[in-house]
Amino acid sequence: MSNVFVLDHPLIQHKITHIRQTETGTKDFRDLVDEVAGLMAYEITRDLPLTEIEIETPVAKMKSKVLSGKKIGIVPILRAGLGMVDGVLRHIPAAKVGHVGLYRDPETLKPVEYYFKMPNDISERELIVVDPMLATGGSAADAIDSLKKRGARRIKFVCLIAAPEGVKYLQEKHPDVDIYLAQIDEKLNEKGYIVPGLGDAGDRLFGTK
Ligand SMILES: O=P(O)(O)OC[C@H]1O[C@H](OP(=O)(O)OP(=O)(O)O)[C@H](O)[C@@H]1O
Ligand SMILES: O=c1cc[nH]c(=O)[nH]1
Ligand SMILES: [Mg+2]
Repeated sequence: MSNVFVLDHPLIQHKITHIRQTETGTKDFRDLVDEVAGLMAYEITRDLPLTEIEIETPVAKMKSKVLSGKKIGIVPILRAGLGMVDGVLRHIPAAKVGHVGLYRDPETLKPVEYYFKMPNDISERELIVVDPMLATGGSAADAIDSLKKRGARRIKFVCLIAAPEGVKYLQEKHPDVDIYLAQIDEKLNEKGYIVPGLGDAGDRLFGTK
């Protein structure tokens, strides 16, 4: 069964409070999502392998550690996942970026895929799938299905806010995928929105409502 990591650092909690508030406008919403994604990157990459190299300081020679060059891919689920890409890339700038385009049909709440473009070596990369919201879990589970069908083997899923229903669904569908999130909310409402949540992440990020 996949692990669920709740990244509840005080800086993350503070910023999530502002992200949730109705009066937070598009620019601040976008900046805060970017900042939280950057802070989360620190924990998501905690298990990256290191290797030792020999270096010289002005005082002496020493052995010191550097990242061993593990290949990483960041995969935003369009649209809202785009808001988390730069924050993660800031810390792992050599990562490649693949895109999965999905929208949730407002009637059925089922995800509909409209775009898929990946680096051609995804089977060799650890993939970090990002999307601010995990509601029913349908979008995340379908995006990961598509990645696995194209050969992806190691995947982490990262979101800001999750509903308990979405966490359970994703764990059942993809028990090998660890989930990193900032907060788990109370429930879904009848329209599939997370309560209390933050509303529609894509619309708030891009000012489309
Ligand atoms: O867990 P689920 O029930 O599938 O819901 C979560 C999905 O809904 C939102 O996307 P939306 O369909 O609103 O598309 P958008 O990012 O283009 O706004 C969100 O960004 C997730 O991708
Ligand atoms: O609360 C929700 C649920 C799905 N998608 C969102 O953007 N917000
Ligand atoms: Mg949306």
